[in-house]
Amino acid sequence: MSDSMRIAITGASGRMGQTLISLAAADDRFKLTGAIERAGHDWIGRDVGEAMGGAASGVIVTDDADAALSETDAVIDFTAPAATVQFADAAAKAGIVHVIGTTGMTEGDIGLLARFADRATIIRAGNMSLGVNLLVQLTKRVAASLDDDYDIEVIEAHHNKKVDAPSGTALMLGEAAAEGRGVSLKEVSDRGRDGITGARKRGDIGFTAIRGGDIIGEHDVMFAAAGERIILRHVASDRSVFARGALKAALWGKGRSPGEYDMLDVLGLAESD
Ligand SMILES: NC(=O)C1=CN([C@@H]2O[C@H](COP(=O)(O)OP(=O)(O)OC[C@H]3O[C@@H](n4cnc5c(N)ncnc54)[C@H](OP(=O)(O)O)[C@@H]3O)[C@@H](O)[C@H]2O)C=CC1
Ligand SMILES: O=C(O)C1=N[C@H](C(=O)O)C[C@H](O)C1
Repeated sequence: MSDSMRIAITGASGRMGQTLISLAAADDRFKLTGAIERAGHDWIGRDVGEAMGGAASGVIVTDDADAALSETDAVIDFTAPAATVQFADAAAKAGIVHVIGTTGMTEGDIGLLARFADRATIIRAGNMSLGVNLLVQLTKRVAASLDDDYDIEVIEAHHNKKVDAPSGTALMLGEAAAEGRGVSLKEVSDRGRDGITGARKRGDIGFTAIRGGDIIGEHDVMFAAAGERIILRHVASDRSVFARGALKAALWGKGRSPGEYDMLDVLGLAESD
């Protein structure tokens, strides 16, 4: 279709990269125009469809992000923090939509992204699924309704290849809980308990990370008090929930002013909506 949105995918060979390419190829609202991998990757120079074990797509995998992004409307980026900052620079030069799913970004990385938001439409979230973004809102609401008698714990489980912890989603949920309580997560976050830790500090928000097998992504927010527990849970059983959210974000971003947005904006769940 002539009015389909041109998209490029970074980290094309990755778990999310391949999921995105498969979904976009089957959706005529999109035209895949770029597949980007790191320099030296053995997919460089190959047709991305064939590299994935399927039919030729006509898109050759490249490590030249500047060239690939100059011929596209949006780039969808699920890679690694340092790579994402570089792609943000390229997206700003091209003045396009940059959908960022990469997690594990430091405050410094996020600060760098802000520098590109005057020229690129940046949509970033630690989880692009509708379910998790609803859970974020629910978490905030429950946290606002309960006092410190309810200890808040965020428990997440992921596959054994995941490199960052807590997950981006767990941090979103922790932020939502802190916001609901009217506190700063930085001041109450309790991570990595080990040894004689002492009793739990009232008001802390704790994080636990499980890593194993092929778990796609599971998150619980537990509110534990004397005599009862409330547990809000999301289970992803297919990566397509993240990829569909990212594709939706790309469409939402088309024609929108440069700036920084998140999935709550895309889904119309932001507080001001
Ligand atoms: N926001 C969300 O909804 C979701 C976020 N994620 C996040 O997305 C990220 C990727 O996850 P996943 O797909 O599972 O990870 P993978 O390791 O499977 O894929 C990452 C891909 O990025 C590539 N890459 C790394 N650096 C560069 C670079 N400089 N240039 C081009 N490509 C690069 C990797 O190549 P190589 O193998 O050569 O290193 C790899 O192909 C993680 O941060 C994860 O937490 C995942 C799912 C959902
Ligand atoms: O690395 C993953 O796989 C996932 N990462 C995201 C996160 O860090 O929260 C989202 C999802 O849970 C899968």
